Order: sequence, then structure tokens, then C-alpha cells
Amino acid sequence: MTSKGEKMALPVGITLDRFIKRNQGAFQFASGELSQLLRDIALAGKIINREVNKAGLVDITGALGTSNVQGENQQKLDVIADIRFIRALKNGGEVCAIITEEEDEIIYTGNDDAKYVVAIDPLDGSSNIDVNVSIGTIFSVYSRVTPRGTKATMEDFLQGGRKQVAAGYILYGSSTILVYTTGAGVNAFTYENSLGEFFLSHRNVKSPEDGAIYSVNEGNFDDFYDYTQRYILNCRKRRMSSRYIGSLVGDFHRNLLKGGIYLYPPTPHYPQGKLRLLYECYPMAFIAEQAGAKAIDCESDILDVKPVSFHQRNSIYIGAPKMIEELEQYFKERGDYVIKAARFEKVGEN
Ligand SMILES: O=P(O)(O)OC[C@H]1O[C@](O)(COP(=O)(O)O)[C@@H](O)[C@@H]1O
Ligand SMILES: [Mg+2]
Ligand SMILES: [Mg+2]
Repeated sequence: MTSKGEKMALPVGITLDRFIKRNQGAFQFASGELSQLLRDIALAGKIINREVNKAGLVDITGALGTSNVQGENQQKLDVIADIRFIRALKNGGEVCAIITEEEDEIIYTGNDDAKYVVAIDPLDGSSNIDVNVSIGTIFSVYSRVTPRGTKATMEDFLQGGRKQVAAGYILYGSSTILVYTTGAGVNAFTYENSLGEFFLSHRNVKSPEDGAIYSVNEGNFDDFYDYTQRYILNCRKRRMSSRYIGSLVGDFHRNLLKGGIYLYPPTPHYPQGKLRLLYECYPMAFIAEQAGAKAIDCESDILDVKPVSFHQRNSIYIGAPKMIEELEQYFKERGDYVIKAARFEKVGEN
């Protein structure tokens, strides 16, 4: 079909399992542990897919009345997804420790001999759970740097975005799709409910060079930096389509296939940006770069941002390379604007 990643004539083609097996051979020192880890994530994804599909029927919608380390109200499905992924990774045996959006500290799985650690956003787009709009799961995998057999430490999780050995997301939308990379391109697998299997549906996904879609919460427009406002005004002037569902996974996936840009700039409420570096920005940036797209903040590539804490936030601009390069021009012109929201005056004014 098109060059944006071959769309396979389905219904039944290569299962995720078979694809993982076939591609394991591409890695000289492959031991099968990462393959098993990916299967464990897919298994938990199938369970969450089932929960999401019946969200309106059973009592899994609405807030739980608790809040997470970021002070956000936890939705029931946030916590259900958290429990399901932790359990699947514990039972799978390939992961020694986990960082999730829903828990403050490192979760030890008891598999101290295991090779990998995982950072995960169990349920992305929580504000959309109750209203039947696409939501997702985002994951990022590292080989541990501490010795096997010992307790994993902060060091294992704060290695930096370019040390990820795998990253991906599951989108629970009109269909459920698992998209991941292990550093050798990006492939997507669509879930076939009746067979209970993920099948390869988009091989070697590539972002279009340019696009005509911009995704940003324009409700925050007045809080953005002047130069971000000018970039968005330019998108409007060029009659680009404004598409924002409020689920990073959903907005990113659309833009990856069609060509677009997602922006979550700093605002007074989130002076560092809203999205979390370890389990939202890094994994999406790894996928983006593997698909020929780009991911930056106003200082550097997202994958080069230094990690200092588990739940640190960061601004992110991610999408088609030409659109990011154009945005970078606006950043370059910002000159002597201080790194604060537009409401903050120019250096030396007042
Ligand atoms: O409502 P806002 O401020 O536009 O934020 C929406 C963004 O926040 C998120 O919901 C944050 O993720 P979580 O739902 O996992 O907390 C993103 O998915 C989404 O892009
Ligand atoms: Mg999220
Ligand atoms: Mg979340």
C-alpha cells in the first residue's frame, strides 16, 4: 500500500508471538527474556482491553477517591490497570522492578535475578475513561545496571532516554493496537478479539515527513510562551486541522500515521510541562525517532533530557520532522525571552 508502513491484507497474518520469535534472531545476544517481557505486557493489555470494552457496564468507571504521587485523582481503571500490569510483569519473571505513574516508589517484583526494569503509565488519558474516548498504556524498558540478584535501585531507572531497550504503547480505541520498538524500527499489532491474538497490521511504521494536524490543549493558549503562541497561530493561519482528544497515546498515534504534531508546553500550572519524562515522554520519543519523527522540548531532544527523579515532568513537542524543525525555528527566535510562560514579561521589562 503506501510508504507509511505496509498495511497487511488481513484478517489473519503474523501473530505478535511469531513476530517476536522471528525478530529475536536479529539480536546477537538475544536470550528470549525481552521477548517474554513483551508477551507479558501484551497479556496484561488483553486483560485491560476486556475491562475497557465493558467499562460502561460494570463498576470500573469513576474516581476511586484516592490520589497518586502527583496529586491526581486516581480513576478506578488507573488502579485496575496498574495492578494488572504489575501482576503480569511479576508472574512473567523477566522484570525485577517497576516504576508506575500510580505508585510513589519502586515496586519490587521479587524477581531479583531478572534482567529488566520497566517504567509504565498503566492508563493514559484517564480523563477520557468514563466518556468512551480512546485511552492507552505506555511502557519503557531498560536493562538493569545493578547486578542481577540484588535489589534494583534508582540508578536502573534514571539511565536516560537513549538507554531504553524497548518502548511501546497500547491504544484502546476503535480497535486495540500494540505499537512497539526495540530499536529496530516500529511495528504495530491489532488485537483480534475473537481469536484473542495481536496480529501484525502495520509493519515498519514511518511518520510522514510533514503534516497538517496540530494537537494541543488550546484552552491553555494564553499561558503559553509567546513563540509557542505564534507557532500555533501559524498552524491556524495555514488552516491546519486542530485535533486533540486529551489522550497522549491517541493523539500521538493519529499524528504518527497521518502526519502531525503534539504539543504540551509549560504553563504556570505545569511550569516544567505536564507529561512525565520516564513513562510518557521517553517511550513516545523513542518510538517517534524510530519512525523517523522527532521529539524535543525547547532545549534539546527529549531522549537527551537528563532524568533526575521517577515522576519528573517535562514539556514535549513531538511529531513529523518538518513540523518539529519549523517549531525549532520559533524556539531559536525566542532570543531573550526567559524560560517562563508568556504571561511572564521580557527580561528587564517593568
Ligand atoms: O487535560 P490536559 O491538560 O490537556 O492533559 C491531557 C494530557 O494529560 C494526559 O491525560 C496525562 O496522562 P494520564 O492520563 O496518564 O495522567 C495525557 O494523556 C494527555 O495528553
Ligand atoms: Mg499518561
Ligand atoms: Mg496514566
